[in-house]
Amino acid sequence: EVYTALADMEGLLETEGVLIESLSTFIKAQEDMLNQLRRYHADFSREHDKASQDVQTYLSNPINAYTLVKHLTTDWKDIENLLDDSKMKEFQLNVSNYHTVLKFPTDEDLNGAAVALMRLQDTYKLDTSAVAKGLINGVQYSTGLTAGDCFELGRQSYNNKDFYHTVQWMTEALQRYNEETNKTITKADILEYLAFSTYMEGNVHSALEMTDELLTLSPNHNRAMGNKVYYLQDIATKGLVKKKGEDGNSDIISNSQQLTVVEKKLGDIDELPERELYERLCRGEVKRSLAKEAKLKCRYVHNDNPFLFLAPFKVEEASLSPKIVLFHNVLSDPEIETIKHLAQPRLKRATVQNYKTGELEVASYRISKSAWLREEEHPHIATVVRRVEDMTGLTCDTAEELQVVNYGIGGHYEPHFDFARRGETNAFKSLGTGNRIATTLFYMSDVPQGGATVFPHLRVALYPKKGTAAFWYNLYRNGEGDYRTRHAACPVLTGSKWVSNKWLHERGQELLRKCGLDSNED
Ligand SMILES: O=C(O)CCC(=O)C(=O)O
Ligand SMILES: [Fe+2]
Repeated sequence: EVYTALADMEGLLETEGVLIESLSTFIKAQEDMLNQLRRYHADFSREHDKASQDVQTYLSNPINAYTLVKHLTTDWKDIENLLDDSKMKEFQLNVSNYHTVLKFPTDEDLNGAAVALMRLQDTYKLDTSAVAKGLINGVQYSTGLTAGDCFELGRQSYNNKDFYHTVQWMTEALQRYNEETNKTITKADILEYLAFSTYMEGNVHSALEMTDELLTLSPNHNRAMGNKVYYLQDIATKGLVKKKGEDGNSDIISNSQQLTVVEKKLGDIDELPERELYERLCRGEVKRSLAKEAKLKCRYVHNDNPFLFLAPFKVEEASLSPKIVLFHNVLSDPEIETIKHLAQPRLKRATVQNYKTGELEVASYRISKSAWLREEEHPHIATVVRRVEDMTGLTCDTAEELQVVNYGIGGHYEPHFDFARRGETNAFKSLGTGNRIATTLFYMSDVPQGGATVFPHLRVALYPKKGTAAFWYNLYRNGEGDYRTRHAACPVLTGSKWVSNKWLHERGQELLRKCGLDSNED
């Protein structure tokens, strides 16, 4: 699939370019043909009208007689030739060839891209109408969507049984339909989906109204007729329930309603479930207390490496316990370019390890593409790996290769641990290098909106900054996993997010961690 990495979407623009070119050549040819037909038509009608006024006189003129014969012989043959569909055939052939020579997204891509948009809407609380206008958090990014585009988003949600978003997008489609001069979808199509999803969301009365409207537009609509009977029955049974004092309108609570109920009950941020904290952090809504903030330092660090006296690292603390530090300006632009360049052709959908089986598999909670780079592949990679050692005071001898990741729009990685937990069937065992003791995460691009790395239980959000690296230990000194390090990559709202990770392992660090960056008990 292509939607999972922005880098892979570039090929689609090339495809679209070729299609536009070929379509315009075809349209031009068809227009030329139509213009010629119009000329013949005008010619024929003019003469024909003249003739009809006085057939005898008209035909007694030798020029007219000749014209008539000519119209019905060579001219008509010309017209027949014009209708020859070789142009159409050629175009059809080209179009079907495109599927073999050009890169096309699949239905899975369309669904993935639609789901990504819904994820962004939910995580960042984006207003449907604003998104449809091309506005994201107040920034005008695109020209906006047609009624047909909104309808398709609704249809994708419908296929995923996500009736909450179906209602939102079909409502938007209806609004746009009403304003559109050149209709891009029919009202009946919209109403059909909207009515049923509205019913599924618990509002049978509105569903019935919409179905009635649909039946006035399309009286023989089979499904609408069937649904109407069903809705009426539903209302009749609910009428009985209502008498017992229940509200017949809200038998099914929608996602959004459920959320507001939860929010009202909780109030205090410390009581919020992880999901809620994660999303709030992604939106930048969670602020740390000033007291906590004041303890965080930013300084230049030399460790005890003589090289670093000449070029110390600029280190910022993002959390004290467990310690999370940011190293600023540790990757140069040329190094980043090399890494991206080597990784790009090898990007593959990122996998996760099945907790039980240990198998690697794709999952909707991790959507990105990644590739692994070895030190030997380029001097820049080797330099970067040596730098990780300089930054951390640890050895990379037992580390995993450099993982390079590119996220597409809406790409994310939901809360997870980088280390393997006890009882987990994991691939690290076969490496014989122990667990992932620490993570170094390099940001290789700025991300205009979204894409933060967040630690829900620490209330910490790290915003990608090109050239910066984040570092933390996943394990306590005794080798136990530190559950506070649970973290996530927020969905990318706009821009292309590139990161790379160097995961360091336990073996070989026995003498090094003590004199590493981290001198407290963590
Ligand atoms: O991309 C990010 O911000 C975090 C990625 C991450 O946590 C991982 O790849 O394990
Ligand atoms: Fe991670």
